[in-house]
Amino acid sequence: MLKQPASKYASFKPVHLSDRTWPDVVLTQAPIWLSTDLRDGNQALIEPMDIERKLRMFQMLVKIGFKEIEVGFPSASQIEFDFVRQLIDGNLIPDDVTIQVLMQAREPLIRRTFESLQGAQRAIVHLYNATAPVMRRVVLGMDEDGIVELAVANARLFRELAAQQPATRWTFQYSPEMFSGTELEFSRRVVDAVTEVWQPTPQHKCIVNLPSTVEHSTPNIFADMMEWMHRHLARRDSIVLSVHPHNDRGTGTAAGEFALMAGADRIEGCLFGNGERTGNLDLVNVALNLYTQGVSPGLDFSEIDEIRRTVEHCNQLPVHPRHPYVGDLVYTSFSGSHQDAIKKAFAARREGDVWDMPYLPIDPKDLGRSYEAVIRVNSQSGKGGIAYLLESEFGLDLPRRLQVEFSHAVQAVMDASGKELTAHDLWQMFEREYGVKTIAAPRYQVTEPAHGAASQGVALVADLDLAGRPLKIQGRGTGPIDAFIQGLSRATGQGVRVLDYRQHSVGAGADARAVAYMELRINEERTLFGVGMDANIVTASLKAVVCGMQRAGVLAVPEDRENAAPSGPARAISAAV
Ligand SMILES: CC(=O)SCCNC(=O)CCNC(=O)[C@H](O)C(C)(C)COP(=O)(O)OP(=O)(O)OC[C@H]1O[C@@H](n2cnc3c(N)ncnc32)[C@H](O)[C@@H]1OP(=O)(O)O
Ligand SMILES: CC(C)C(=O)C(=O)O
Ligand SMILES: [Mg+2]
Repeated sequence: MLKQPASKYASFKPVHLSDRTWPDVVLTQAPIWLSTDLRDGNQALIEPMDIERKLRMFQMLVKIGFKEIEVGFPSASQIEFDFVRQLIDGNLIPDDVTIQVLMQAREPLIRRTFESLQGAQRAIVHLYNATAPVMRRVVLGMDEDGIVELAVANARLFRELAAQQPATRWTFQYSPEMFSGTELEFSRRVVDAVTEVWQPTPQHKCIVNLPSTVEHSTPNIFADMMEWMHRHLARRDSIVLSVHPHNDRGTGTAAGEFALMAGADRIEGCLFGNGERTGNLDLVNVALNLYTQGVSPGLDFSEIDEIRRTVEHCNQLPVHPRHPYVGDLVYTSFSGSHQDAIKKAFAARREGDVWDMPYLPIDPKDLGRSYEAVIRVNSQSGKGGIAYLLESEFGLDLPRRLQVEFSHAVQAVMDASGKELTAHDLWQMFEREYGVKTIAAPRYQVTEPAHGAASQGVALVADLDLAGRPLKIQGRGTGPIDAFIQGLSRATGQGVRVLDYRQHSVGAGADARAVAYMELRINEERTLFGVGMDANIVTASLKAVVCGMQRAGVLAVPEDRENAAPSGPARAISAAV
């Protein structure tokens, strides 16, 4: 039993902003993206990245299309410092990419950071100090005035040190750390004090970054806070307003999206939501959410699995199989009704249609994923998924009633084993169930009616091989199939009527084969399907008739098929020729 929390935890306070506008905003363009994988992500790893890993991550971020990349905390360690030097000295920063580095509002750290950036063409230097009451009280031991003085003094130091390296184009960034837990009036006071020192202009803006260092509230409250700052900050036209959500309540993405609706121009986060504790905002999630609304994020995730592999290598942490857009299972449906809907929607979809697929918010192909994994079959699956796999992997377009029939056989196996079945497993079951490999092709001869005697139909003579037992049949009918059925009925004494007949080809060129599906009514008692496959369409159809009769138990079954049959009607067949 959970303890009662009322006396231990305080609820977050709503923002009084009755004229809020953000709920009506529709995002129609991508924000400025800042990846902090190499800083906030890196500082949260069990084993921080070495230089090789950092470089690999950096190059991948560039390839994805990030134009602003926080590459580290150069004053924290030699590796961090050396990495920045390597990027600059090795000329590894493309002309359209700006690196960013972070430091606390502490003079030695700031000096060391500027030192690390010597020779950079451009850099965003990112200053932070905590502003929330708990941090003021417990960590820094300062009142509000003290915090403002700390921020202002170090903002001045920024100007001074930047002026000493005039060849670099500097952008200053300030974060009131734990903005999410800070009184709004106080956040504004600190930020305004810092921008007053920096004197940004619309031509040369500074960045004000508002972090939910720890996610404290529902995302709507965070959005209100953001809109309040957006409206109240001084020098707003000279500020790039940035947001830096974390995910402690599991709503980092929502908070980030709402913050963009509430006025933020820029968003900081990590790929797949790596970062301190429950992670930073997941940039891929936000970018692809925009993509699915028809807005280009300006980031390229068309090979998302390769990106994931690199991220997993660098972070040495796995990405969850259900992670949005990238997890192994996110384009997979196990449940029958979902599979059925997806199968129908794929069939209905035409090239050029707007993407409107049930259970698939994005086309997996856009991310370099395939449809193969869209549907997987387990005990929660129905005919739709089974048919989808047989069609997509083996080219079989099963008639609907055959789908139902075969799904019962599959279900019986699944109930017994409880395991997932692959497309290959299903194909093997289908082969066994319908004797696709084992039913011998009848040898037959067709004689066309003599001229002027069309009403007699064609005559057919055929030899069947039923598990080593020969059966000769002779029949006459409107065509070879009809004649075969007449002859077989007579030879076996069994009534056979064709209710439905479909055929199509599988494969192409020399490998092309015909598949025939026959829905048969046997002795006016039982309705079932027979299936035949052969290079010749007539032979395939005759095999389908034999198959149906064998499955109904009114024709001998080859031994090996009887042994192999997993379940269903084929098991119960008794030889009856
Ligand atoms: C929310 C975030 O993600 S912020 C980014 C956090 N990232 C990191 O911390 C990773 C990199 N940092 C580090 O490796 C280390 O903190 C270092 C090397 C930079 C500094 O190490 P140390 O000097 O040993 O300081 P340490 O981090 O242990 O302690 C923090 C000190 O800085 C003070 N401090 C903490 N935050 C701030 C701040 N924003 N501004 C000014 N002072 C601060 C603390 O009060 C404490 O001071 P005290 O020693 O007088 O009590
Ligand atoms: C330093 C800041 C931006 C940070 O990472 C946070 O507050 O989460
Ligand atoms: Mg952070």
